[in-house]
Amino acid sequence: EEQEEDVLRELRLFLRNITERLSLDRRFKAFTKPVDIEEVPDYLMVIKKPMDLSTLLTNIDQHKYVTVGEFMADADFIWKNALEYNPDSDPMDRNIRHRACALKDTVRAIIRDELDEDFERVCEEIRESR
Ligand SMILES: O=C(C1CCC1)N1C[C@@H]2C[C@H]3C[C@@H](O)[C@@H](O)[C@]2(C1)O3
Repeated sequence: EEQEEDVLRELRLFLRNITERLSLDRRFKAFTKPVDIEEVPDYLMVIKKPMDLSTLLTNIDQHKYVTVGEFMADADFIWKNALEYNPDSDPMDRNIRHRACALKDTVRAIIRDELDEDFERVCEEIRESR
């Protein structure tokens, strides 16, 4: 009903705000757009579910997420993919992994600090009702 759409509208505002703040953080520039498959031809052989911040934003606008948990599951692919594809000891890989870990920690800190548990519970009730 209308109240449910009001909740989901507020969810999308919250998720857009998080995603835009992450996209503005210079540490996370490599995560803002999909990995360029022309530049990295074997990427899709290694990484089964590519994800990036611009795709998160598109998904939000397409009403893909009904809970914060669903959003976090996709956001987690961004840093997990980076750790998986860039495992080597060279400085480039290490720098990417450091930023991937910073992204993981930053998403979790924002949600811990800014998500009301009761709000997420209301979103989960809506999800289960659909
Ligand atoms: O995994 C990634 C992104 C970094 C976080 C996501 N890439 C795979 C390639 C390996 C490494 C070097 C560049 O060739 C560049 O193409 C990529 C992009 O970084």
